[in-house]
Amino acid sequence: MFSTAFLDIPALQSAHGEVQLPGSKSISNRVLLLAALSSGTTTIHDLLDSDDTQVMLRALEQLGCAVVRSTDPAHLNSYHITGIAGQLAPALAARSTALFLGNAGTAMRPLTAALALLGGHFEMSGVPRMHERPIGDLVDALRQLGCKIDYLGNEGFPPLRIQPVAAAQLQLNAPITVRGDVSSQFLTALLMALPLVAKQQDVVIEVAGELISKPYIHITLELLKRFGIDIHNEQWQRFTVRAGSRYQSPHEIHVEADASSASYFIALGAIAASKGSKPNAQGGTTSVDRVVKVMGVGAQSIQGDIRFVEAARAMGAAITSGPNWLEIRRGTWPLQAIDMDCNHIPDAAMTLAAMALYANGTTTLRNIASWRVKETDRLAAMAIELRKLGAVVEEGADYLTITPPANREAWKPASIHTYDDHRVAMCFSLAAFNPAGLPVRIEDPKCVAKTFPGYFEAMFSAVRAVPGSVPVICIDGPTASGKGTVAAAVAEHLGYHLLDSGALYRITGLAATRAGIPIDAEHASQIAALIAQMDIQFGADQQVRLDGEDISLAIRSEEAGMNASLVSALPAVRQALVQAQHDFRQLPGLVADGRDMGTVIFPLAPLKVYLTASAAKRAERRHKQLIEKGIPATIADLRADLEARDSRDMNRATAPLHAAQDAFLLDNSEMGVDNAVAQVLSWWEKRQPFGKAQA
Ligand SMILES: O=C(O)C1=C[C@@H](OP(=O)(O)O)[C@@H](O)[C@H](O)C1
Ligand SMILES: C=C(OP(=O)(O)O)C(=O)O
Repeated sequence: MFSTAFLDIPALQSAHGEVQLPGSKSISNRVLLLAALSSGTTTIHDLLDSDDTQVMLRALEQLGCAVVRSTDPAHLNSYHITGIAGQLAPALAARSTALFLGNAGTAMRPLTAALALLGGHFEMSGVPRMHERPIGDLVDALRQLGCKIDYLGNEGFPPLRIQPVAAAQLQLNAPITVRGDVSSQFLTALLMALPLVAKQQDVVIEVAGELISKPYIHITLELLKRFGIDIHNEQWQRFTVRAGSRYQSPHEIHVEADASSASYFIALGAIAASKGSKPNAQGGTTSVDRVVKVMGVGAQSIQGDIRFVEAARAMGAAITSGPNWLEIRRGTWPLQAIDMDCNHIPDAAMTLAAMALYANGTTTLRNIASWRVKETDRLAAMAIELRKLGAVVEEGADYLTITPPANREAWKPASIHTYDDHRVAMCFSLAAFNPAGLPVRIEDPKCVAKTFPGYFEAMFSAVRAVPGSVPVICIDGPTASGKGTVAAAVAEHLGYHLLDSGALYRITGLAATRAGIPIDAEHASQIAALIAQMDIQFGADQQVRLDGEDISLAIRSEEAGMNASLVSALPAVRQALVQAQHDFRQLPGLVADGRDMGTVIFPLAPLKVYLTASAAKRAERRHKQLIEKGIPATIADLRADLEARDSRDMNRATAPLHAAQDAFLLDNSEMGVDNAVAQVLSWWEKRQPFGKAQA
C-alpha cells in the first residue's frame, strides 16, 4: 500500500493484464456477522482484508467470538469464526463494551441492530465522518421494538449507547417500519438481526419511502439463505422474518471478489485495452491484442454492482464474462456519453463519472442522492475534482452531469483531493489516461485501505506508461556523501522504487570474489557473464539478497567497497549492468542513487542531484556507520581510503564521477539528512505541474 502524502501517477497509455481482485466488502462483513451469530465454526475463504473488515473482526472478538486466521501462506485470507450462538456471554452482557467501527457502514449499521437485540451495554463510535453519517432511521425502527438506544453526540448520528432490554419486553407483534430512502443498510441491519428474536412469531418489516440501493438487499437475503434463514420478500416493501428462524452455519463459505472494485478495472479495459502494435524482429510491427482480465467475480455474482458491466457496455466497453471472471477490451472510442439512473449501483456509478471524462458528450448520472451521506459528500467531491481536470460539471441535488474537457489543451494537471474516500482515489487514477499526457496526483492514497489496500499496485501491474513518462530522480555523488540515505528517504516520501546502483557493483564484486574470479580487465567478460545469472532483490532498510541469501552486511564492508570500485572500472561489467539498472524504472517512479545515474544511465532524467560533502565530514559519517555496526575503523584511514576512491572514481575512463551538466549541486556537509531530503523534494515539486495549475 502507498502510505505517502500523495501519489503521482505518470501519464498512462495502455492497459493489459490479469488482476485477481480482493474479496467483496459487502459480502465479507455480512458473512462475518452471520458467522458470529451462528453456533459452531464457520470457515470463510477469500475474506477481504481491509479497514472495513478489520473493524468488524475486532468487534466480533470483543463480542466473544473466536477469530482465527489461517497460517497457510496460500490461504491467508481464510478465517475460522466461532460464533456466539445468538447469545452474549453473561460476563460480557454485564459490562459496557466500546466498539470502534471506523467508517464502515456495513459494520456500524448491522452491529447496532444485532447488539440492540442481543442485550448488553455498548458504545458504538467511528471516525469523525462516521459521526456525520445518518443512522436515525435505523434507531427509530429499533426503538419501535422497544430497544434502548441513545445518541451520545448529535441526534440521528453515531456515537450511540445501547442498553439491554429483556427479550420479553420486545414488541414484536406490529410490523416495524423503516425508511428506505437514505440507506439500504438500515433494512439490511434489521434483516440480519431480527432472526435473533423471531422465535415464537413472525416479525414483519415494512419499508417507508422508495427503497434505494435495492441490490444490496438482494445480497443480504442471499447470504441469510446460506445461513439457513429464508425471508419472505413482498415487492421489496414488506419483509417477513419467519418464526423459528435460527442462524445455521454453512461451515464453509467463499467470498466473491468485490464487484465495486472490479469497476475500476472494467473502466481501465474500456479506456485503454485497445489493439496495439509492437516492433518485431523483422523490422516491421506485430499487432497485439490488449485485454484486461478481472478474476474472482463474474456473471454469476450476487453483488448488484456486477450490473456496472451493463453501464460500461452502454458507454462502449467490450466485455465478455464467465461465472467468475470478466474480460474487457476497448470497444467504441471515444466512449459514448450516457444518461442513466444509477440508484441500483451507487458505488460503481462513481466510476462512470471518471469514464465520462473520455466520452463524446455530456454524461448524466441520476438518482444518486445517497452519495451525499457516504464517505464524503460524493456529489460535491466528484464535481469539484472533475472540474480541476478541466471537465464541465453540473452538480444537482441528486444528479451529476459531466462534459469532458473540450480538447487536449483543455485538460489541466490536477492534484486530486480524496476526502478520505477510497472511491474518489480509485476513480481519479483513471484520469492518468488523459490525451494531454499529464500526470495525476492522488492525495492521501492510503485511503483506499477501506476496501482495497493494494489498489494502486494492482493498477500498476495492468497498465503501461506513456514511453519516457515514468520519472527518475538521480542522486549521484562521491562515496559516503549521504546519497543512499537521502535517496531512500526521497523514494519513501514519493512511493517510488529505489535503485542502489552502488550496491549492484558491490554485489557483482562479491559474486566475483566468491566465484574465485580476479577483478581485473582480463577477467571482465567473465564477471559480466556472471551478472546475467545473479538474482538480486532490494528490500526495506537497505536489505539486499543475492540468490536468496541476505548479503546486506557482507556488501557493506570496506573490502566490498573497494571491490565495487574495481569492478565498476571495467567497461564490460558496466555495460552488463546497464540493462539491469534500466529495469528498475517502473511505475510510479524511481529514485536512483549512484555515481553515473544522471550522466550515463538515465541521461534524460527530469531531476538530477549531485550530493557532496567535505572529505572530513564524509570520513566522520562513514566512521560512525561502521562503529555502529561493530566494524572497527579509524577516521584517518577512512579519509585516506575515500580520497583514494574519489580520485579513482573521478579519473576512470568510463563514466567517471562528475556532476551532470543539468544537476543541482547539494553540499550537505553542514546539513542534516532531513534538510537535504527536503531540498531534493522541493526541487522535485518545482518540476511538477500540479501547484501551478491550481494556484
Ligand atoms: O449494504 C451494503 O453492503 C452497502 C450498501 C450501499 O449503501 P446504501 O444502501 O447506503 O446506498 C453501498 O453504498 C455500500 O457501499 C455498501
Ligand atoms: C459507501 C461505502 O461504504 P459503507 O459500507 O461504509 O457505506 C462505499 O464503500 O462506497
